[in-house]
Amino acid sequence: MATAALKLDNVKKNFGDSQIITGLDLEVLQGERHAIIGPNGAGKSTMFHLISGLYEVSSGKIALNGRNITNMAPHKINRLGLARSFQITNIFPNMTVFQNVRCALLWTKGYKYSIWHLCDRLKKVNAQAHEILERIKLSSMANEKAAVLSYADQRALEIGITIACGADIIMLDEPTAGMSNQETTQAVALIKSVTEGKTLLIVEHDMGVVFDLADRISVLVYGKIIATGTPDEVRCDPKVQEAYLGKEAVECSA
Ligand SMILES: Nc1ncnc2c1ncn2[C@@H]1O[C@H](COP(=O)(O)OP(=O)(O)OP(=O)(O)O)[C@@H](O)[C@H]1O
Repeated sequence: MATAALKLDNVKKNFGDSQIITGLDLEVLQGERHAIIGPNGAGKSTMFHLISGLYEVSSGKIALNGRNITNMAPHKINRLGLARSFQITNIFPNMTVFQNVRCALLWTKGYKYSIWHLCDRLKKVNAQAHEILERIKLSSMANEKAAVLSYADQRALEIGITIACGADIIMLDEPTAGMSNQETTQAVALIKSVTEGKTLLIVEHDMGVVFDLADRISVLVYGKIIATGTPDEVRCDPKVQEAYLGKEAVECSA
């Protein structure tokens, strides 16, 4: 069997006396789109922070493509091929859309901020930045300040920044939160296209998005995965209906 892209073994996280992640086991397969769902406060963002190295685990083990990354620094994990977005939009509002993407590319390539004045000479990087802007459909806004973009476009830019490093594993935290139905549809299409051939781990509350995007879903409740399966399996799981989805809201053939 192929090595999992991500594997969490009995991961726990305490904040003081409170245990928030209570024993997390999760396997994200190579090339799958895997969604994490669960009630507010279940620990979804905390789990993202643990995987990406922002928080240290209290105990347990996290492996990326079979390599132990437990408590490794975030930039090292990023260089090993994992990139993530945050629940709150993370862009530089006073830089242009193009500069935001180029900055992410330069960081990835290990350039120092002090050489920004030389950036215009870096033709290859500029070309790559334009390529990413095309993929996220923001080419026409390249020279606008990121602050003037609509909220949905800012989130698209953030996805562009996330994929700029060429990571194989992309983690997106609530990428469609606060969007209209139409914006959500566009965001889902964008996520599908930019994660083609990659592994996606996504936290999302919008069940339409989850069931449209995910190959498999894991349900996180009180810091533990209570079920993992295909969208149909998860939808029809009585434990999941009880803890999260609600019986009335779910149509099940099983
Ligand atoms: N740095 C921290 N210090 C103390 N408690 C924290 C910290 N970060 C998160 N928590 C607590 O951990 C719990 C889980 O929070 P988390 O944000 O991971 O949940 P979530 O499932 O992502 O919720 P939501 O769906 O609302 O975003 C919450 O009770 C939160 O208050």
